Amino acid sequence: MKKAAVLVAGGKGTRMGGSISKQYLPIAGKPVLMHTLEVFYRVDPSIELIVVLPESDFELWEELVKNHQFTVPHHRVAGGNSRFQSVRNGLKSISFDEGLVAIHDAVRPFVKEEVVAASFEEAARSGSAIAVVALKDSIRKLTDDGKSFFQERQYFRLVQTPQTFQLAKIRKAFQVTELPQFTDDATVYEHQGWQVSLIPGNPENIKLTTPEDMVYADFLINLSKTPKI
Ligand SMILES: Nc1ccn([C@@H]2O[C@H](COP(=O)(O)OP(=O)(O)OP(=O)(O)O)[C@@H](O)[C@H]2O)c(=O)n1
Ligand SMILES: C[C@](O)(CO)[C@H](O)COP(=O)(O)O
Repeated sequence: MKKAAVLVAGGKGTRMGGSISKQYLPIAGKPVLMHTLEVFYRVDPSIELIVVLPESDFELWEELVKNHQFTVPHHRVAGGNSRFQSVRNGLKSISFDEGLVAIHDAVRPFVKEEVVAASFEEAARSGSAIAVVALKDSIRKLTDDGKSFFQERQYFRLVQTPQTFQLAKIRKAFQVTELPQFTDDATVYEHQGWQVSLIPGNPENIKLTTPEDMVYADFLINLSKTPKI
């Protein structure tokens, strides 16, 4: 079955701050987005890789590709004003109609190859695969009148990407008006009345969001280079 991956990197990284958007920040000297592309390429070099970028960053990206002699083949697509719109643009640009697509935040470079591979397998089987992890902390629900209540954490999961789907179904799901609850792709799919399948993600697959996440990213990359005893 044909496979594609849409890596969304169309955001501005306002919570990270700084003059360079987080998708281009270096980890071990290489931009975040290149690390993420390499994971998908290692899983299967035949995956059609789509990178969604702000149009105003196209030149910067070409420059980075040249300077880093980056050779992983990919197509570049212009993003939109929201993650939803960026995903929709990415989905439209895929060159085939029948197959699977993994949608992934480009700023999650620590996704494990095993998780990407498992997401394609589950989506081939059931139509969708959403990577999630269990909570480690206790959780409480807040009410509008300032109270809080215990919640049974075994009934909750933290949602990551990749979120992988049969291409025709997720393309159809994205042909709707954007709604506030569309914080990810699973919510867009569910809006059609379809159930999503969950698969185990990997805990270190964090979304690089605030400056302390870059300290953790450096730690993780150094850890991966430490020889195992
Ligand atoms: N218009 C947008 C907004 C977000 N994204 C992408 O969606 C992913 C998750 O979004 P988030 O972490 O919120 O990134 P930003 O929008 O860049 O961050 P912030 O909200 O801090 O500005 C990121 O890979 C981001 O580049 C996108 O492709 N297009
Ligand atoms: C898609 C996502 O990464 C799943 O956890 C998340 O919903 C993105 O949220 P953001 O508000 O765009 O950072």
